[in-house]
Amino acid sequence: MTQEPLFNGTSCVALYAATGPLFKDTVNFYRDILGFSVVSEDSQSTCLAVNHGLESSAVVVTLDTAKAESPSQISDNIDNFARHAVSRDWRTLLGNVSFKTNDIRGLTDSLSAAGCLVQLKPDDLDPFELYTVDPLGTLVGFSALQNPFGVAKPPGQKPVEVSTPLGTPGAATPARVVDSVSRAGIQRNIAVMTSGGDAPGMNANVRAVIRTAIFRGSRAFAIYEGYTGLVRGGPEYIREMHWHDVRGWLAEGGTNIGTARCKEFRERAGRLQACFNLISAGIDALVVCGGDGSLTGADLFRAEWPSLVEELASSGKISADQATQYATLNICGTVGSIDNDMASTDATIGAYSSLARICQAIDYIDATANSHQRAFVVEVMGRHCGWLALMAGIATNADYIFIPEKPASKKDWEDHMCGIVGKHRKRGKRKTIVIVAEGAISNDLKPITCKDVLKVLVDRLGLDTRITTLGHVQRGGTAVAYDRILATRQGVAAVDAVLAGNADTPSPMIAVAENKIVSRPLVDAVRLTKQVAEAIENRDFAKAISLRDAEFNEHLHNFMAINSADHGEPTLPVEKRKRIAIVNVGAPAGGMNSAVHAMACYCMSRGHTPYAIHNGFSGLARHESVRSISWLDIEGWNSLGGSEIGTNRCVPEDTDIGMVAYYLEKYRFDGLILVGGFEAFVSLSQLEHARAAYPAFRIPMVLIPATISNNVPGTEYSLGSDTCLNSLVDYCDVIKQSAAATRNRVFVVEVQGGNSGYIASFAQLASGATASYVPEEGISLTQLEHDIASLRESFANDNGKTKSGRLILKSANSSKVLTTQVIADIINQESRKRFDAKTAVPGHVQQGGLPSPIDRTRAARFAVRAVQFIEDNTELMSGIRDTWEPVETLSRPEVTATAAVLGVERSHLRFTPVRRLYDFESNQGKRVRKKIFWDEVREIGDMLVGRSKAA
Ligand SMILES: Nc1ncnc2c1ncn2[C@@H]1O[C@H](COP(=O)(O)OP(=O)(O)OP(=O)(O)O)[C@@H](O)[C@H]1O
Ligand SMILES: O=P(O)(O)OC[C@H]1O[C@](O)(CO)[C@@H](O)[C@@H]1O
Ligand SMILES: [Mg+2]
Repeated sequence: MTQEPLFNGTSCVALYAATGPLFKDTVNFYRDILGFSVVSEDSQSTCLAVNHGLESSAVVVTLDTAKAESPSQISDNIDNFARHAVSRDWRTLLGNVSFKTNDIRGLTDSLSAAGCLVQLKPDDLDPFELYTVDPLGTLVGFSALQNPFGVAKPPGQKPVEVSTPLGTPGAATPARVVDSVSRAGIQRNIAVMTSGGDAPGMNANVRAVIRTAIFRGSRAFAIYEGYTGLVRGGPEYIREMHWHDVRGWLAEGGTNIGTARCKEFRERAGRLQACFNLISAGIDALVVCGGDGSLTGADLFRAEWPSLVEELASSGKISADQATQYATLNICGTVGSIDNDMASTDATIGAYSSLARICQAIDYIDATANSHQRAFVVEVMGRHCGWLALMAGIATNADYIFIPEKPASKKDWEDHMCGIVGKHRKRGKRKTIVIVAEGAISNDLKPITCKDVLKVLVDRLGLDTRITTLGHVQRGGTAVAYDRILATRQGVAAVDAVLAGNADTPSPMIAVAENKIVSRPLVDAVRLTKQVAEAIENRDFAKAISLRDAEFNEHLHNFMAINSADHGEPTLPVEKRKRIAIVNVGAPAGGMNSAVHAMACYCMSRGHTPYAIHNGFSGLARHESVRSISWLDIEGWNSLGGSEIGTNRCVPEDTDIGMVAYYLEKYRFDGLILVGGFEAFVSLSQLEHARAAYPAFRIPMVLIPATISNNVPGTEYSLGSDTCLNSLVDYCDVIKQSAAATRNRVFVVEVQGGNSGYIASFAQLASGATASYVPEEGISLTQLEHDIASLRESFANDNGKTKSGRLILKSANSSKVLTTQVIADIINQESRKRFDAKTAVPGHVQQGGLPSPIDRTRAARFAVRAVQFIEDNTELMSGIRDTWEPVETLSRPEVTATAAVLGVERSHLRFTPVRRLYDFESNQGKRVRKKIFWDEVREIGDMLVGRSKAA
């Protein structure tokens, strides 16, 4: 495959030949007679080009002659290349036809007179264009455009310099991408594959790898059918991918390039063949998206690569040059598996989507279980890993879970389960949910099956019990927003990692730590993962659990505490037990109830008394709305949307801060947990300031951020923002479908989020929207013009042929003048009837219905941490409560630190003093955090749709 850059000037002529009976003759004619050079070729196509040095250029398409007769084929090709045609003197080629460069109108008559089939495509949008078929059956296009690849360029911008093979980005590639490709030059041939069990989000990962590779100037390939495709090789399994090939993939479940469990790859012979196939296809970098098995295979392949190359060279299967050129394999893992069983990453692509499916099913089962007072034993996937079972247990407040990492003897688990389930029933719970991980075992390594569990529940507790095996439903469906975002960010990072890698760099695995995409050595991740399996095999369960990441252990500890709350003797001695209040402040957000539930249960397990302050600070000041919380009253709250204890935007100073102090004093609260958004943040700051005047506030106080806007200083994640993203992305999928069906439509979707562009930016990434407008950037007319030009370009490229719909996301506060309706009106006017624009306003639907599993489980984690924060700080505060010296005390950092925001910052969960955040890190006028952490996400979102930014 020849790949030298040919086009250094602004003009070129290219020929793209489809397969067909006269394929070879046509290629030869252009090459030998007309002096074209072959830019790239494979078994299906050849791309040729010539730099003719004129001011204008042309693209020539040879047709499959068998199909050239067919008008629809011709018209398809015209559509495909409508924007890639320019003029030159074709006299030689077209026999008697004579015309001058750029004299296209004159050309029409001459061509018709010469008996050529001519099709004109002039319209308001496009410059004059003309298509004809040459004597060889070749479709030739002409246009007055100086450069056909840069049609969306604003006036004055330099024309695109095509310096890479024209076939690389593919037809219908946004101008910005072609531009970027030309600047980068050819880098690598990067292939991506999916392997092991499919996982929602794999398509998003493949899309991101392919588009990023192209954007960075590399050629992108997909290996179809996992390692099976690698072992079989050839054009059927190793295919070049173009920009438009992955259009619409974000919203599709499974993996469109196929996956497999491949025995041959486990053997060296299979890997030798795979090595040969990759070298033959010219692939020099490989991104593998798969689970622990797939990445173990990838690591082995990488380690063996030099010896495989040597064997191929010595047996003469590859040349010495090839052996040198492909001496190392640049490989990168992106972890895709619903099991979340890979060490070194918090989450694997697909795990949270699967969890969402499981929780939805258990939420449904809850209703029927409750109606009949039944017990349900639910089997969930997870071959050797209990993550799904554990997280589902927390999110659905299951009564008991079985996971492979924490086995007990048969007698112990039976007694323990019956103890907990029996107590729950005695306290009035009408239903029982027991979750069994597929890989659950007892400590003699014997599987624990649903039937075993059912038998115990029936025999010992007399419960009417049913089994539900969720099966592959857990792997199906589209990816939740989190997985689309994770997969996309990992795909981009993977390409960047392979481009940056060299023979000496260890192969990376792209992972996530809290909120941060990180690169970790693949070899270490594989080693650690193996150690877990070995520890379980050796019945060293303590080691197995210690090898799971810290978050897994934290969740497990929390589940056990929450689930057996108020059961026996609490864990803390009497003198350490506290009275802790919780209050919701601000607009409702998914996870608020889950936080109240977890906080109350955890308090009970420790021996504290939890109280709820109903209806926010105004409820407290006006109605003394303090209620203690009883275990049965809050049963099921973990999975409810909205706020059961009521929430509003009143801050203490706006209601009556003196009364707030009075009631906190009256109930002798030792600590206060606020759950809410920016108003809760302001409230906490006011209470902290008022400590000088009111001793009631000299207690530890902590904020669990909860707002769909995700605008609270001190955290990159607020409860509710995930639920919101999911409802918005679901909404966008539906709207996009409608837009796609009508072909020529764009929807302008109005997004909430106050003055924070978080939701719009992440929703753009997760939905593949053409653009998003956010308050931080505003909307400039130039940018709007740019975006409309891109829409024109993409609708013109599509010509109604592709089914993808188009969306523009607009934060409600991004512009006062350019409202959602005004933007749609402008687009309608500027589209010149080529497409139309409509508005869509999801409004408060964005607060979501039921909280997402991420919001539920993180709420539980935050709630437990918040109670621990109160525990850790009460002693200090009670010690200085009555000896408070305003100036001296307030300057002590350990005191200031007792009023804090609990948040995720990059890869850490941390408490940050509210004073610092309020004084230095918040914009109070706009009610947002000062530091924006999603710039990179905006860049990726734009890059992957080829959006260019106005200078
Ligand atoms: N030790 C190994 N050596 C070589 N190849 C392996 C190895 N382990 C797994 N593979 C390859 O990876 C493929 C997928 O592995 P596996 O079936 O374990 O799924 P996975 O990647 O762990 O994903 P999931 O668990 O989510 O289904 C295997 O079919 C095999 O081709
Ligand atoms: O679809 P298959 O090949 O039966 O595999 C099922 C296995 O795949 C997974 O879904 C993902 O590894 C496991 O949880 C499950 O044990
Ligand atoms: Mg696996």
